[in-house]
Amino acid sequence: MRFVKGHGTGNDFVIVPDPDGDLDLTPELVRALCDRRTGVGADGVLRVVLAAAEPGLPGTAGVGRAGEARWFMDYRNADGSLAEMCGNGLRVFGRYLVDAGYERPGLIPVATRAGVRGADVPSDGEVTVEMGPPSIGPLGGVTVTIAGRVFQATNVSMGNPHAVCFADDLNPAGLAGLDLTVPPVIPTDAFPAGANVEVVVGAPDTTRMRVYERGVGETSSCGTGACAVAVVSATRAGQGPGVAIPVDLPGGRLTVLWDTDQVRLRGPAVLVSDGLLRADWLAAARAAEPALA
Ligand SMILES: N[C@H](CCC[C@H](N)C(=O)O)C(=O)O
Repeated sequence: MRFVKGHGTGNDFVIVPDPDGDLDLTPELVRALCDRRTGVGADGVLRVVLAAAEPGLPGTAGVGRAGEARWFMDYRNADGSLAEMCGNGLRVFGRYLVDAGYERPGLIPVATRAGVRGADVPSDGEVTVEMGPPSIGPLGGVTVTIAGRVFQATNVSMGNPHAVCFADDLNPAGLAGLDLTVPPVIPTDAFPAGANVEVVVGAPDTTRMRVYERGVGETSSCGTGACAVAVVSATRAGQGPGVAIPVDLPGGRLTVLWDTDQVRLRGPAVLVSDGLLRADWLAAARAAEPALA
């Protein structure tokens, strides 16, 4: 089985071409692919499948935005769980579609579990993706504990759930020193399906963040997380739509454009390598015991 390895500011993915939807991408296979020692290694998997092979997706078949999305980005977290959207993944997905010759450079509608999102893919250079409108809860409205430290976080949906924690007393060194090896404690009533947790320092023009991703752990970058952080940072500063916010993450810089209709995210999208999974490895991966629930 062919795969392509790609990343966006260090948030890395195994891209699995499956246009006709023939592949049974089980949670066990996803975990095996993402294992950084015994598999390919990644934060997640992007299965590339024609939307027609995945009926019932929101925003396709003429429903939702004008025109159909030909492709579905089937994103999976490293632990095998599903997520509604993936911003870094969508940039890499769009870059792959153009590189593989499936699509020409330009604005490419892509179906996701959160609805259709556009990927504006130039022939080379940074990719800009449509992230949809943010849903921002009351500032500081939820309590999150990270390594024993309590934060009043803000609940933001970018199609997937986020808890944005501002650490106003920390400088960048203090942010780097925060222990994110332990899963943050989040309120299940506010986040029944879990949440991606971002810790942030700085004002809108100097925003730095780290992220503990649902279903993954700490990653070098999170596109939906950067968007959630940017809109909370701007809101805290009394700003609203019409701003561009640079967000620095351990893996690099993303630019969040908070427009009146939705948020857009601009950043790099790198294809690293092409590979071939051996049949014996695949068979063993499929036979792996399901992880304890
Ligand atoms: N890294 C992704 C986020 C994946 C979100 C996933 N961890 C979830 O469960 O929501 C991004 O660039 O947006």
